[in-house]
Amino acid sequence: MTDTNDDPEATIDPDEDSDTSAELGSTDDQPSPDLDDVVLDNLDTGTGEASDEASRGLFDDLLEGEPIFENKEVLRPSYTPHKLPHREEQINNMATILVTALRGDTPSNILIYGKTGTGKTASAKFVSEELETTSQKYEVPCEVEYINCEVTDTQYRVLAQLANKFINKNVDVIDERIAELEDLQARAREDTSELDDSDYDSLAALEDAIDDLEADKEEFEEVPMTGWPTDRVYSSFFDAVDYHERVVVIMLDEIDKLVEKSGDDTLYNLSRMNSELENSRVSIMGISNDLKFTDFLDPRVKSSLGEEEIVFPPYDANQLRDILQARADVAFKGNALTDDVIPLCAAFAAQEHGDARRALDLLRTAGELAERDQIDNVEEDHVRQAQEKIELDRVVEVVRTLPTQSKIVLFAIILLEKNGVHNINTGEVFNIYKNLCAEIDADVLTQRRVTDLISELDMLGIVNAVVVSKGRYGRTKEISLSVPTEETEAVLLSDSRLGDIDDVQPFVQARFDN
Ligand SMILES: Nc1ncnc2c1ncn2[C@@H]1O[C@H](COP(=O)(O)OP(=O)(O)OP(=O)(O)O)[C@@H](O)[C@H]1O
Repeated sequence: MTDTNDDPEATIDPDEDSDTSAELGSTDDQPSPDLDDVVLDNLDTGTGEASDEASRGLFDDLLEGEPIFENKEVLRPSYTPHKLPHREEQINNMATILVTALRGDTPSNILIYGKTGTGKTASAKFVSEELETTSQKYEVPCEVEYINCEVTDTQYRVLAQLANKFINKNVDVIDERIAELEDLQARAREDTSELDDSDYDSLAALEDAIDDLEADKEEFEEVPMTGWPTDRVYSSFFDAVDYHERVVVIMLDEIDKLVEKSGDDTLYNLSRMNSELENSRVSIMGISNDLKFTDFLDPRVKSSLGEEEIVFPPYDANQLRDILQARADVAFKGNALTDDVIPLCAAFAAQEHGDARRALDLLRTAGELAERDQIDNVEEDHVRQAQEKIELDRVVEVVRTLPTQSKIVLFAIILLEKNGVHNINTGEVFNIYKNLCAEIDADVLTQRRVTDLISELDMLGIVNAVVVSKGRYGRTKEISLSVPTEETEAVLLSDSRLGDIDDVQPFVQARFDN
């Protein structure tokens, strides 16, 4: 850490100042000018430089430390890398299917599967960008539209978003065309031979063409985000896509969320479009974490959508190392990472089902922790701290979004643990739970339902509930917390209903009540 207080004068303790002035002030035989000098000097130091030092220290200390990062953005999820190590096979498969579009034919629909963080979106976006660039190079009209179905999750919204994208593109194309024709018109007015090489044999024909384009433009009405009947939205989209010849690839990321929220109507409509389109062709690229979502699809949609399937397997620790190394080379300064950092991030993330997003988060967080410590290197310990921090953030998020009833059950378990109760059983939890509900005026669920909520908390990894046999007393669950008590309690108390409880001791005493 850089110490900005090099000047010993600047660190005068204000208490010392007042002592000094009081002492001097009490000495009557001291000439007054000296006294004034001393007091004013000290006061100046206190109100001027010292406060400057204080405000400078806040940011300057942080800024003066040699930054560890060269380009932190590269580690953020929003960054799309141009190289995707260990995804060559999947990228080539996608390209082999989509190259059909560059020949003007309809590519097969593609379904991409794989667990979270396996590079599905990054690879699909990479291929799409390449496809669009190549289509421009060869002047073959081919466009890719990306929709995140977690955000756009109803048929209406998907169709409206697509319709508006194509309407805007059509309007741009029309404007460009009108500008070209008006230019020709101006030249032809000077000299009609300008029309010889054009599709128009007279100025009147040219004018009609411009009027037609203006009329087309008028017809494209933006679809509002709510309010129209769905079939009107569909036909707007249909007309907009079919306005001119092109191959369109519609990328539906998190497609399972769309099906879960609003069934398979959208996919049914999109997959049957090609039989009716006259000028254009549509192909669908669906991306999903959930391998089972096609079980819920209409068999026709299922077979049409899954014409080609590409699986993204989880990364192993070695592959994650390569991915991290490639990013770290750009993200960090020269020797900022000690040797153990990347292997450890890769090992932790490999345990988390081979998730590259998690690996990158770990590396970035470890770097930020080292930066906060103001040291020049990221060390193994920063990665361990980062792992704990990310895990805690996850717990906080899960607990914060629990339904109130689950929060009350969890609070009961926390109160028991905090009072030194081990091997907590369901009956004890239920007794405290009942009293807490009464206190905050919440409905009291049955003990059976509370047992279910405890199992859900177990599945979320918040508590650990094991069934133990008590011999002739039957079987019971022994419950313990799997998350840090203090932090979890703080999150629960930030809920306005639970936060109202002032004194929790009486509830703990109630644990043996019936
Ligand atoms: N092979 C790779 N090389 C470089 N970076 C990668 C690679 N695979 C994934 N990533 C990075 O990991 C992060 C997650 O990747 P991506 O969003 O593509 O995963 P996903 O499989 O689509 O996950 P989800 O299903 O959760 O959306 C991104 O920041 C991406 O850049």
